[in-house]
Amino acid sequence: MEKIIEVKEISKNYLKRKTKEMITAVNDVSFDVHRGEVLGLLGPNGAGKTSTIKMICGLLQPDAGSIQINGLDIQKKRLKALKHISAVLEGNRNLYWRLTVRENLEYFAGNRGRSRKEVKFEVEKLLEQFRLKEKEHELVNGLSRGMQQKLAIAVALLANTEVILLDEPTLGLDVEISYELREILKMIVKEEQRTVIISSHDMPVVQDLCDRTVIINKGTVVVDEKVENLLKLFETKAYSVKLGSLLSSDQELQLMTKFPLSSYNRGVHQGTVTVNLEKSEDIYDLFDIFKKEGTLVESIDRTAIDFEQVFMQIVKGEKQYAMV
Ligand SMILES: Nc1ncnc2c1ncn2[C@@H]1O[C@H](COP(=O)(O)OP(=O)(O)OP(=O)(O)O)[C@@H](O)[C@H]1O
Repeated sequence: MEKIIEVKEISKNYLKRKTKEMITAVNDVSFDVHRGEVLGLLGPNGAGKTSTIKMICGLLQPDAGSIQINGLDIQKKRLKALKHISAVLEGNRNLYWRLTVRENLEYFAGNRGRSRKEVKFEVEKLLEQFRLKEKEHELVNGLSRGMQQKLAIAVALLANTEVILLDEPTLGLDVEISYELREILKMIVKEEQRTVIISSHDMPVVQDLCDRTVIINKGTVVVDEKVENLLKLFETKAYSVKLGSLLSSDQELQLMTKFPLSSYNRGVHQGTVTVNLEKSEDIYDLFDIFKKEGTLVESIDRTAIDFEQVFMQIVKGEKQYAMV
């Protein structure tokens, strides 16, 4: 597949004014994005995602490395390169607050040299797609955060760029609107075949929308892998063990010490342990914990895994992933 974005060995340091301490936000990060791909850029707080996104859309200059968009170096051919990108950054919605939803869409659609007929068509399409029709005559100022976010993404789509960057598109939105936005994005991604980079903490967004994920931790790429492969990989190692009784506190302690990424669900009379085993022989260590106090194992099953668990396990147990 053809590469549309090439991020090569970029680094970014910040100097903390007060303490004069140097912070490495991004350290030698490289990844590619292919045309038509939806890439999830993930990482815990402070991992360097926003800095990376800002460098890709030209808002920050890397201290080292280079970024090419459609073969154009963002530092050398800045304006030409940036023509291929539109971005909706966290907390920064490029909307006119004193205009209505429709006026904003009409303004940004007209701004791109479309004919009146084309503007009308595009605006109607987006109002429908983003389920904003009911709100079309309301001022942006008075809209909920979720509605503003939907409109900001609709406006970004109007730019008709090949690449769209969405930084935390569902951050701070309630469950309902977050779900709705995810469904809309899913439909758009499928219909429009654009290249999208999404940075998110919202793992269902990643699981549902992204083809591939790049996980950054402490400024460095720790995973660059297809979502599907990661799910499969972790699924084969995840087990759910149903016990005939409850674990003692001593057993619980041993479980957490030996398997820090496991979880223990205490029922009324029985417990269930969900655990990820690095090597299949680790099951003996697990069973030893149960055997010591005569806890019976009723059943053991492979467990379905969601992206949230995959992410947590990679970020918490980075080393284990590297060993796979
Ligand atoms: N302007 C700045 N000055 C000093 N330090 C900064 C600045 N911007 C970011 N940082 C630091 O750089 C590191 C990476 O920040 P960045 O915002 O890129 O991470 P992030 O992965 O997007 O985090 P979050 O999910 O919390 O937004 C953090 O330690 C952050 O405190």
